Amino acid sequence: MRIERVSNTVSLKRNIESGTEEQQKVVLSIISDVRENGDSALTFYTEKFDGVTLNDFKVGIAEIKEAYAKIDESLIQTIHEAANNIRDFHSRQVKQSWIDLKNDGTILGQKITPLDAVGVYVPGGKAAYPSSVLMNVIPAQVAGVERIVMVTPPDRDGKIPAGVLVAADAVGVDEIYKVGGAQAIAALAYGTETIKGVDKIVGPGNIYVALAKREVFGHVAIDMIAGPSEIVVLADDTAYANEIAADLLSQAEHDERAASILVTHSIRLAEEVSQEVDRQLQLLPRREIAEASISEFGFIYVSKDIEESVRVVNELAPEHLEILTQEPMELVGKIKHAGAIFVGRYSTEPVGDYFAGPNHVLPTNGTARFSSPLNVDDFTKKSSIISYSKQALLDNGAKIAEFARLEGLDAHAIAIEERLKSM
Ligand SMILES: NC(=O)c1ccc[n+]([C@@H]2O[C@H](COP(=O)([O-])OP(=O)(O)OC[C@H]3O[C@@H](n4cnc5c(N)ncnc54)[C@H](O)[C@@H]3O)[C@@H](O)[C@H]2O)c1
Ligand SMILES: N[C@H](CO)Cc1c[nH]c[nH+]1
Ligand SMILES: [Zn+2]
Repeated sequence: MRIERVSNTVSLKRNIESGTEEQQKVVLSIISDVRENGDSALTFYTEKFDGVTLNDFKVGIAEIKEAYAKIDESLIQTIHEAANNIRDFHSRQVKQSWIDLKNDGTILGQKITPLDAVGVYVPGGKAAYPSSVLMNVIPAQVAGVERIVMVTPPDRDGKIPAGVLVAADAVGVDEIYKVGGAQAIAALAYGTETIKGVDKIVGPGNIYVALAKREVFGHVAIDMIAGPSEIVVLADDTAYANEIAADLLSQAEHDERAASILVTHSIRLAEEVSQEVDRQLQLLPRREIAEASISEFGFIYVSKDIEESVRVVNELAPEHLEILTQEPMELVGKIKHAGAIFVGRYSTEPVGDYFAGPNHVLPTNGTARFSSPLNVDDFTKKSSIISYSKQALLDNGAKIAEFARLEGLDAHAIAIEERLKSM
Protein backbone atom coordinates (compact mmCIF):
# COMPACT_ATOMS: atom_id res chain seq x y z
CA MET A 1 0.00 0.00 0.00
CA ARG A 2 1.28 3.44 -0.95
CA ILE A 3 2.81 5.62 1.82
CA GLU A 4 2.76 9.41 1.42
CA ARG A 5 4.97 11.50 3.65
CA VAL A 6 3.10 14.80 4.12
CA SER A 7 1.42 16.28 1.15
CA ASN A 8 -0.73 19.39 1.35
CA THR A 9 -3.62 18.28 -0.76
CA VAL A 10 -5.62 15.51 0.77
CA SER A 11 -8.93 14.65 -0.76
CA LEU A 12 -11.24 11.71 -1.02
CA LYS A 13 -13.30 13.21 -3.80
CA ARG A 14 -13.72 10.86 -6.68
CA ASN A 15 -16.33 12.75 -8.68
CA ILE A 16 -18.14 9.65 -9.67
CA GLU A 17 -21.65 10.84 -8.99
CA SER A 18 -21.90 12.53 -12.35
CA GLY A 19 -20.87 9.37 -14.26
CA THR A 20 -19.78 9.35 -17.89
CA GLU A 21 -21.78 11.00 -20.64
CA GLU A 22 -22.71 7.55 -21.89
CA GLN A 23 -24.01 6.49 -18.46
CA GLN A 24 -26.04 9.70 -18.17
CA LYS A 25 -27.60 9.06 -21.59
CA VAL A 26 -28.44 5.46 -20.71
CA VAL A 27 -30.10 6.50 -17.46
CA LEU A 28 -32.16 9.26 -19.09
CA SER A 29 -33.44 6.91 -21.75
CA ILE A 30 -34.30 4.19 -19.21
CA ILE A 31 -36.28 6.69 -17.14
CA SER A 32 -38.26 8.03 -20.08
CA ASP A 33 -38.94 4.52 -21.32
CA VAL A 34 -40.29 3.44 -17.93
CA ARG A 35 -42.45 6.59 -17.74
CA GLU A 36 -43.89 5.83 -21.14
CA ASN A 37 -44.14 2.05 -21.16
CA GLY A 38 -44.37 1.06 -17.49
CA ASP A 39 -44.11 -2.65 -16.72
CA SER A 40 -43.12 -3.64 -20.25
CA ALA A 41 -40.04 -1.38 -19.97
CA LEU A 42 -39.21 -2.99 -16.61
CA THR A 43 -39.40 -6.41 -18.26
CA PHE A 44 -37.15 -5.24 -21.10
CA TYR A 45 -34.41 -3.79 -18.87
CA THR A 46 -34.54 -6.69 -16.42
CA GLU A 47 -33.89 -9.02 -19.35
CA LYS A 48 -31.15 -6.76 -20.67
CA PHE A 49 -29.22 -6.03 -17.44
CA ASP A 50 -30.11 -8.86 -15.07
CA GLY A 51 -30.40 -11.57 -17.72
CA VAL A 52 -33.78 -12.92 -16.65
CA THR A 53 -37.35 -12.75 -18.00
CA LEU A 54 -39.93 -12.11 -15.30
CA ASN A 55 -43.69 -12.27 -15.73
CA ASP A 56 -44.33 -11.00 -12.24
CA PHE A 57 -42.08 -8.58 -10.34
CA LYS A 58 -43.83 -8.89 -7.02
CA VAL A 59 -42.31 -11.25 -4.45
CA GLY A 60 -44.88 -13.69 -3.08
CA ILE A 61 -45.18 -15.61 0.19
CA ALA A 62 -43.82 -18.82 -1.37
CA GLU A 63 -40.55 -17.09 -2.21
CA ILE A 64 -40.21 -15.79 1.32
CA LYS A 65 -40.81 -19.27 2.76
CA GLU A 66 -38.24 -20.67 0.38
CA ALA A 67 -35.75 -18.03 1.57
CA TYR A 68 -36.22 -18.96 5.24
CA ALA A 69 -35.39 -22.58 4.43
CA LYS A 70 -31.98 -21.45 3.16
CA ILE A 71 -30.90 -19.45 6.23
CA ASP A 72 -29.71 -20.96 9.52
CA GLU A 73 -31.89 -20.37 12.54
CA SER A 74 -28.97 -18.76 14.42
CA LEU A 75 -28.51 -16.26 11.60
CA ILE A 76 -32.21 -15.42 11.66
CA GLN A 77 -31.84 -14.70 15.38
CA THR A 78 -28.84 -12.47 14.66
CA ILE A 79 -30.85 -10.53 12.08
CA HIS A 80 -33.58 -9.99 14.67
CA GLU A 81 -31.05 -8.92 17.28
CA ALA A 82 -29.43 -6.46 14.87
CA ALA A 83 -32.91 -5.14 13.96
CA ASN A 84 -33.67 -4.57 17.65
CA ASN A 85 -30.42 -2.64 18.14
CA ILE A 86 -31.09 -0.52 15.06
CA ARG A 87 -34.69 0.14 16.15
CA ASP A 88 -33.56 1.08 19.65
CA PHE A 89 -30.94 3.52 18.35
CA HIS A 90 -33.29 5.16 15.87
CA SER A 91 -36.13 5.43 18.40
CA ARG A 92 -33.99 7.98 20.21
CA GLN A 93 -34.00 10.19 17.12
CA VAL A 94 -37.76 10.70 17.13
CA LYS A 95 -38.74 14.35 17.42
CA GLN A 96 -42.11 15.46 18.76
CA SER A 97 -44.47 18.02 17.32
CA TRP A 98 -44.59 21.07 19.58
CA ILE A 99 -46.69 24.16 20.22
CA ASP A 100 -45.79 27.33 22.07
CA LEU A 101 -48.53 29.43 23.68
CA LYS A 102 -47.52 33.11 23.95
CA ASN A 103 -48.81 35.58 26.59
CA ASP A 104 -51.04 37.36 24.04
CA GLY A 105 -52.84 34.11 23.16
CA THR A 106 -50.89 33.39 19.95
CA ILE A 107 -50.02 29.77 19.31
CA LEU A 108 -46.98 28.86 17.21
CA GLY A 109 -45.90 25.32 16.58
CA GLN A 110 -44.41 22.64 14.41
CA LYS A 111 -46.28 19.53 13.33
CA ILE A 112 -44.22 16.49 12.36
CA THR A 113 -45.83 14.10 9.88
CA PRO A 114 -44.37 10.84 8.53
CA LEU A 115 -44.10 10.50 4.76
CA ASP A 116 -46.94 8.45 3.24
CA ALA A 117 -44.88 6.18 0.99
CA VAL A 118 -41.16 5.45 0.76
CA GLY A 119 -39.21 3.31 -1.71
CA VAL A 120 -36.13 1.48 -0.44
CA TYR A 121 -33.50 0.48 -2.99
CA VAL A 122 -31.45 -2.51 -1.83
CA PRO A 123 -28.36 -3.04 -4.00
CA GLY A 124 -27.95 -6.46 -5.50
CA GLY A 125 -25.45 -6.46 -8.34
CA LYS A 126 -22.06 -7.41 -6.90
CA ALA A 127 -23.20 -8.51 -3.44
CA ALA A 128 -26.36 -9.00 -1.40
CA TYR A 129 -27.05 -6.59 1.44
CA PRO A 130 -29.55 -7.83 4.05
CA SER A 131 -28.02 -5.32 6.47
CA SER A 132 -29.01 -2.46 4.14
CA VAL A 133 -32.63 -3.67 4.28
CA LEU A 134 -32.60 -3.15 8.05
CA MET A 135 -30.76 0.19 7.88
CA ASN A 136 -33.19 1.71 5.37
CA VAL A 137 -36.47 0.21 6.50
CA ILE A 138 -36.25 0.55 10.29
CA PRO A 139 -35.86 4.35 10.50
CA ALA A 140 -38.82 4.68 8.10
CA GLN A 141 -40.89 2.46 10.38
CA VAL A 142 -39.80 4.34 13.48
CA ALA A 143 -40.87 7.58 11.77
CA GLY A 144 -44.31 6.06 11.12
CA VAL A 145 -44.21 5.69 7.31
CA GLU A 146 -47.26 3.66 6.29
CA ARG A 147 -46.18 2.24 2.94
CA ILE A 148 -42.63 0.94 2.52
CA VAL A 149 -41.80 -0.54 -0.87
CA MET A 150 -38.58 -2.46 -1.38
CA VAL A 151 -36.92 -2.98 -4.78
CA THR A 152 -33.82 -5.02 -5.53
CA PRO A 153 -32.47 -6.66 -8.69
CA PRO A 154 -33.13 -10.35 -9.30
CA ASP A 155 -30.33 -12.82 -9.94
CA ARG A 156 -30.08 -14.86 -13.14
CA ASP A 157 -32.63 -17.36 -11.74
CA GLY A 158 -35.11 -14.57 -11.15
CA LYS A 159 -34.64 -14.80 -7.38
CA ILE A 160 -33.69 -12.38 -4.65
CA PRO A 161 -30.92 -13.49 -2.27
CA ALA A 162 -32.45 -15.38 0.66
CA GLY A 163 -30.79 -13.16 3.29
CA VAL A 164 -32.33 -10.04 1.77
CA LEU A 165 -35.82 -11.57 1.78
CA VAL A 166 -35.47 -12.88 5.33
CA ALA A 167 -34.27 -9.47 6.56
CA ALA A 168 -37.21 -7.78 4.80
CA ASP A 169 -39.67 -10.24 6.27
CA ALA A 170 -38.08 -9.99 9.73
CA VAL A 171 -38.92 -6.27 9.82
CA GLY A 172 -42.33 -6.70 8.19
CA VAL A 173 -41.82 -5.36 4.65
CA ASP A 174 -44.66 -6.79 2.59
CA GLU A 175 -44.29 -5.01 -0.74
CA ILE A 176 -41.15 -6.22 -2.50
CA TYR A 177 -40.38 -6.07 -6.23
CA LYS A 178 -37.65 -7.82 -8.18
CA VAL A 179 -36.35 -4.91 -10.18
CA GLY A 180 -33.08 -3.00 -9.93
CA GLY A 181 -30.99 -0.24 -11.45
CA ALA A 182 -32.31 2.98 -13.00
CA GLN A 183 -35.52 1.21 -14.08
CA ALA A 184 -36.40 0.49 -10.43
CA ILE A 185 -35.82 4.12 -9.46
CA ALA A 186 -37.99 5.31 -12.38
CA ALA A 187 -40.77 2.89 -11.38
CA LEU A 188 -40.70 4.11 -7.77
CA ALA A 189 -40.74 7.75 -8.87
CA TYR A 190 -43.37 7.65 -11.63
CA GLY A 191 -45.22 4.39 -10.98
CA THR A 192 -46.09 1.58 -13.41
CA GLU A 193 -49.08 -0.74 -13.71
CA THR A 194 -47.59 -2.96 -10.95
CA ILE A 195 -45.59 -0.55 -8.81
CA LYS A 196 -47.43 2.43 -7.38
CA GLY A 197 -45.16 5.49 -7.06
CA VAL A 198 -43.75 6.72 -3.74
CA ASP A 199 -42.87 10.11 -2.23
CA LYS A 200 -39.23 9.48 -1.39
CA ILE A 201 -36.54 7.02 -2.53
CA VAL A 202 -33.74 5.97 -0.20
CA GLY A 203 -30.89 3.48 -0.32
CA PRO A 204 -27.47 3.12 -1.89
CA GLY A 205 -26.67 1.71 -5.31
CA ASN A 206 -24.23 1.84 -8.22
CA ILE A 207 -23.71 4.71 -10.63
CA TYR A 208 -26.91 3.93 -12.62
CA VAL A 209 -28.95 4.01 -9.43
CA ALA A 210 -27.23 7.19 -8.25
CA LEU A 211 -27.76 9.00 -11.56
CA ALA A 212 -31.39 7.92 -11.70
CA LYS A 213 -31.99 9.15 -8.15
CA ARG A 214 -30.46 12.49 -9.05
CA GLU A 215 -32.65 12.68 -12.15
CA VAL A 216 -35.98 11.96 -10.42
CA PHE A 217 -35.18 14.33 -7.52
CA GLY A 218 -37.77 17.08 -7.46
CA HIS A 219 -40.55 14.81 -8.61
CA VAL A 220 -39.86 12.74 -5.48
CA ALA A 221 -37.43 13.30 -2.61
CA ILE A 222 -34.22 11.29 -2.22
CA ASP A 223 -32.01 10.64 0.79
CA MET A 224 -28.55 11.28 -0.65
CA ILE A 225 -26.24 10.14 -3.41
CA ALA A 226 -24.14 7.60 -1.50
CA GLY A 227 -20.95 6.75 -3.36
CA PRO A 228 -18.51 3.88 -2.82
CA SER A 229 -17.49 3.13 0.76
CA GLU A 230 -14.70 4.99 2.52
CA ILE A 231 -12.72 4.38 5.67
CA VAL A 232 -10.12 6.56 7.33
CA VAL A 233 -8.19 5.20 10.30
CA LEU A 234 -6.51 7.75 12.56
CA ALA A 235 -3.91 5.86 14.58
CA ASP A 236 -0.88 6.36 16.78
CA ASP A 237 1.93 4.06 17.81
CA THR A 238 -0.28 2.11 20.22
CA ALA A 239 -2.49 0.62 17.46
CA TYR A 240 -2.05 -2.84 15.93
CA ALA A 241 -1.01 -3.03 12.28
CA ASN A 242 -2.86 -6.28 11.56
CA GLU A 243 -6.14 -4.87 12.90
CA ILE A 244 -5.80 -1.62 10.95
CA ALA A 245 -5.03 -3.52 7.74
CA ALA A 246 -8.10 -5.71 8.23
CA ASP A 247 -10.29 -2.66 8.83
CA LEU A 248 -8.97 -0.91 5.71
CA LEU A 249 -9.66 -4.00 3.62
CA SER A 250 -13.16 -4.36 5.07
CA GLN A 251 -14.25 -1.34 3.05
CA ALA A 252 -11.94 -1.95 0.08
CA GLU A 253 -13.77 -5.20 -0.65
CA HIS A 254 -17.04 -3.32 -1.29
CA ASP A 255 -16.08 -1.70 -4.55
CA GLU A 256 -13.14 -1.03 -6.89
CA ARG A 257 -13.71 2.65 -6.15
CA ALA A 258 -13.86 2.35 -2.36
CA ALA A 259 -11.23 4.40 -0.50
CA SER A 260 -9.24 3.12 2.48
CA ILE A 261 -6.80 5.51 4.15
CA LEU A 262 -4.57 5.43 7.21
CA VAL A 263 -3.49 8.72 8.78
CA THR A 264 -0.73 8.39 11.36
CA HIS A 265 2.39 10.16 12.61
CA SER A 266 4.11 6.82 13.27
CA ILE A 267 6.38 5.82 10.38
CA ARG A 268 6.84 2.39 11.95
CA LEU A 269 3.08 1.80 12.01
CA ALA A 270 2.73 3.09 8.44
CA GLU A 271 5.30 0.62 7.18
CA GLU A 272 3.83 -2.30 9.12
CA VAL A 273 0.29 -1.55 7.94
CA SER A 274 1.46 -1.25 4.35
CA GLN A 275 2.99 -4.76 4.53
CA GLU A 276 0.00 -6.19 6.38
CA VAL A 277 -2.44 -4.87 3.78
CA ASP A 278 -0.42 -6.51 1.01
CA ARG A 279 -0.28 -9.77 2.97
CA GLN A 280 -3.97 -9.89 3.95
CA LEU A 281 -5.07 -8.93 0.44
CA GLN A 282 -3.77 -12.22 -0.89
CA LEU A 283 -6.15 -14.11 1.41
CA LEU A 284 -9.38 -12.37 0.44
CA PRO A 285 -12.02 -14.06 -1.73
CA ARG A 286 -12.94 -10.61 -3.15
CA ARG A 287 -9.27 -9.89 -3.73
CA GLU A 288 -9.62 -8.37 -7.18
CA ILE A 289 -12.06 -5.72 -6.03
CA ALA A 290 -10.07 -4.91 -2.89
CA GLU A 291 -6.78 -4.80 -4.78
CA ALA A 292 -8.14 -2.37 -7.36
CA SER A 293 -9.55 -0.14 -4.64
CA ILE A 294 -6.35 -0.15 -2.54
CA SER A 295 -4.06 0.50 -5.48
CA GLU A 296 -6.09 3.36 -6.92
CA PHE A 297 -7.76 5.03 -3.92
CA GLY A 298 -5.93 3.70 -0.85
CA PHE A 299 -2.95 5.36 0.79
CA ILE A 300 -1.19 5.96 4.09
CA TYR A 301 -0.63 9.57 5.05
CA VAL A 302 2.28 10.11 7.43
CA SER A 303 1.69 13.32 9.34
CA LYS A 304 3.99 15.39 11.57
CA ASP A 305 1.98 14.86 14.73
CA ILE A 306 -1.46 13.95 16.01
CA GLU A 307 -2.76 17.51 15.54
CA GLU A 308 -1.93 17.31 11.87
CA SER A 309 -3.61 13.91 11.68
CA VAL A 310 -6.81 15.43 13.06
CA ARG A 311 -6.62 18.30 10.56
CA VAL A 312 -6.21 15.84 7.68
CA VAL A 313 -9.16 13.74 8.85
CA ASN A 314 -11.37 16.84 8.97
CA GLU A 315 -10.24 17.74 5.48
CA LEU A 316 -11.09 14.27 4.22
CA ALA A 317 -14.52 14.30 5.93
CA PRO A 318 -14.76 10.51 5.57
CA GLU A 319 -17.81 8.28 5.62
CA HIS A 320 -16.26 6.15 8.38
CA LEU A 321 -13.54 7.22 10.79
CA GLU A 322 -11.83 4.87 13.23
CA ILE A 323 -9.79 6.45 16.02
CA LEU A 324 -7.16 4.00 17.23
CA THR A 325 -4.99 6.01 19.60
CA GLN A 326 -4.05 5.70 23.25
CA GLU A 327 -6.91 7.96 24.39
CA PRO A 328 -9.33 7.84 21.44
CA MET A 329 -12.29 9.45 23.22
CA GLU A 330 -10.20 12.58 23.82
CA LEU A 331 -10.01 13.18 20.07
CA VAL A 332 -13.72 12.83 19.35
CA GLY A 333 -14.40 16.49 20.23
CA LYS A 334 -11.83 17.59 17.66
CA ILE A 335 -13.45 15.69 14.78
CA LYS A 336 -15.74 18.03 12.89
CA HIS A 337 -16.45 16.02 9.76
CA ALA A 338 -17.14 12.26 9.62
CA GLY A 339 -20.28 10.21 8.91
CA ALA A 340 -19.65 7.74 11.74
CA ILE A 341 -16.86 7.79 14.31
CA PHE A 342 -15.67 4.43 15.65
CA VAL A 343 -13.82 4.96 18.90
CA GLY A 344 -11.17 2.55 20.13
CA ARG A 345 -9.89 -0.89 19.30
CA TYR A 346 -13.09 -2.83 19.85
CA SER A 347 -15.20 -0.64 17.59
CA THR A 348 -14.06 -2.05 14.28
CA GLU A 349 -16.14 -0.67 11.40
CA PRO A 350 -18.15 -3.84 10.63
CA VAL A 351 -19.64 -3.60 14.14
CA GLY A 352 -21.46 -0.54 12.80
CA ASP A 353 -22.22 -2.02 9.37
CA TYR A 354 -24.27 -4.82 10.86
CA PHE A 355 -25.14 -4.64 14.48
CA ALA A 356 -24.42 -1.79 16.90
CA GLY A 357 -27.51 0.25 15.98
CA PRO A 358 -26.40 3.49 14.22
CA ASN A 359 -27.19 3.66 10.51
CA HIS A 360 -24.67 2.44 7.94
CA VAL A 361 -26.05 4.64 5.15
CA LEU A 362 -23.66 7.56 5.54
CA PRO A 363 -22.49 10.60 3.60
CA THR A 364 -19.55 9.87 1.26
CA ASN A 365 -17.25 11.83 -1.03
CA GLY A 366 -16.61 14.63 1.47
CA THR A 367 -20.32 15.33 1.98
CA ALA A 368 -19.97 14.62 5.72
CA ARG A 369 -18.99 18.32 5.79
CA PHE A 370 -22.68 19.16 5.47
CA SER A 371 -24.80 16.02 5.78
CA SER A 372 -25.67 13.31 8.26
CA PRO A 373 -26.26 9.56 8.43
CA LEU A 374 -29.66 8.34 7.24
CA ASN A 375 -32.00 8.93 10.18
CA VAL A 376 -35.62 9.17 11.29
CA ASP A 377 -35.91 12.82 10.19
CA ASP A 378 -35.31 11.67 6.61
CA PHE A 379 -38.73 10.01 6.74
CA THR A 380 -40.74 12.88 8.17
CA LYS A 381 -41.62 16.39 7.18
CA LYS A 382 -42.59 19.40 9.22
CA SER A 383 -45.51 21.81 8.93
CA SER A 384 -45.46 25.13 10.76
CA ILE A 385 -48.56 26.09 12.75
CA ILE A 386 -49.50 29.77 13.15
CA SER A 387 -52.55 30.76 15.18
CA TYR A 388 -52.31 34.52 15.73
CA SER A 389 -54.45 36.05 18.45
CA LYS A 390 -56.52 39.21 17.99
CA GLN A 391 -54.18 41.03 20.38
CA ALA A 392 -51.11 39.95 18.41
CA LEU A 393 -52.58 41.22 15.15
CA LEU A 394 -53.53 44.53 16.81
CA ASP A 395 -49.99 44.90 18.20
CA ASN A 396 -48.09 43.88 15.05
CA GLY A 397 -50.43 44.34 12.06
CA ALA A 398 -49.25 47.84 11.06
CA LYS A 399 -45.59 46.75 11.17
CA ILE A 400 -46.32 43.72 9.01
CA ALA A 401 -48.23 45.81 6.47
CA GLU A 402 -45.31 48.27 6.32
CA PHE A 403 -42.90 45.37 5.74
CA ALA A 404 -45.11 44.08 2.89
CA ARG A 405 -45.07 47.52 1.21
CA LEU A 406 -41.25 47.50 1.40
CA GLU A 407 -41.53 44.60 -1.04
CA GLY A 408 -44.12 46.42 -3.13
CA LEU A 409 -46.74 43.82 -2.24
CA ASP A 410 -49.83 45.85 -1.50
CA ALA A 411 -52.27 42.95 -1.48
CA HIS A 412 -50.28 41.44 1.38
CA ALA A 413 -50.56 44.67 3.35
CA ILE A 414 -54.28 44.97 2.59
CA ALA A 415 -54.94 41.45 3.89
CA ILE A 416 -53.72 42.71 7.25
CA GLU A 417 -55.35 46.14 7.07
CA GLU A 418 -58.81 44.76 6.19
CA ARG A 419 -58.79 42.98 9.51
CA LEU A 420 -57.35 45.89 11.50
CA LYS A 421 -60.24 48.07 10.24
CA SER A 422 -62.81 45.90 11.99
CA MET A 423 -60.91 45.39 15.25
N1 LIG B 1 -23.41 3.31 1.42
C1 LIG B 1 -23.98 2.16 1.80
O1 LIG B 1 -24.58 2.07 2.84
C2 LIG B 1 -23.88 0.96 0.90
C3 LIG B 1 -24.41 -0.26 1.32
C4 LIG B 1 -24.38 -1.32 0.44
C5 LIG B 1 -23.82 -1.15 -0.83
N2 LIG B 1 -23.28 0.05 -1.18
C6 LIG B 1 -22.73 0.29 -2.51
O2 LIG B 1 -23.78 0.12 -3.47
C7 LIG B 1 -23.23 -0.27 -4.71
C8 LIG B 1 -23.99 -1.47 -5.25
O3 LIG B 1 -23.75 -1.64 -6.62
P1 LIG B 1 -24.09 -2.97 -7.41
O4 LIG B 1 -23.70 -2.75 -8.83
O5 LIG B 1 -23.50 -4.10 -6.67
O6 LIG B 1 -25.68 -3.17 -7.28
P2 LIG B 1 -26.92 -2.27 -7.75
O7 LIG B 1 -28.13 -2.98 -7.29
O8 LIG B 1 -26.74 -0.86 -7.31
O9 LIG B 1 -26.88 -2.28 -9.34
C9 LIG B 1 -27.25 -3.37 -10.12
C10 LIG B 1 -28.13 -2.89 -11.25
O10 LIG B 1 -27.43 -1.95 -12.06
C11 LIG B 1 -27.97 -1.97 -13.35
N3 LIG B 1 -26.90 -1.99 -14.35
C12 LIG B 1 -25.79 -2.75 -14.34
N4 LIG B 1 -25.07 -2.53 -15.47
C13 LIG B 1 -25.74 -1.61 -16.18
C14 LIG B 1 -25.49 -0.96 -17.44
N5 LIG B 1 -24.41 -1.22 -18.14
N6 LIG B 1 -26.41 -0.07 -17.87
C15 LIG B 1 -27.50 0.21 -17.15
N7 LIG B 1 -27.78 -0.36 -15.95
C16 LIG B 1 -26.91 -1.27 -15.49
C17 LIG B 1 -28.80 -3.21 -13.49
O11 LIG B 1 -30.13 -2.86 -13.60
C18 LIG B 1 -28.56 -3.98 -12.21
O12 LIG B 1 -29.74 -4.59 -11.76
C19 LIG B 1 -21.73 -0.55 -4.45
O13 LIG B 1 -20.99 0.57 -4.86
C20 LIG B 1 -21.65 -0.70 -2.92
O14 LIG B 1 -20.42 -0.32 -2.38
C21 LIG B 1 -23.33 1.11 -0.34
N1 LIG C 1 -19.94 -0.29 4.77
C1 LIG C 1 -21.12 -0.10 3.93
C2 LIG C 1 -21.43 1.38 3.85
O1 LIG C 1 -20.37 2.09 3.37
C3 LIG C 1 -22.34 -0.80 4.43
C4 LIG C 1 -22.26 -2.29 4.48
C5 LIG C 1 -23.26 -3.17 4.27
N2 LIG C 1 -22.75 -4.40 4.47
C6 LIG C 1 -21.51 -4.28 4.79
N3 LIG C 1 -21.19 -3.00 4.80
ZN1 LIG D 1 -19.17 -2.33 4.85
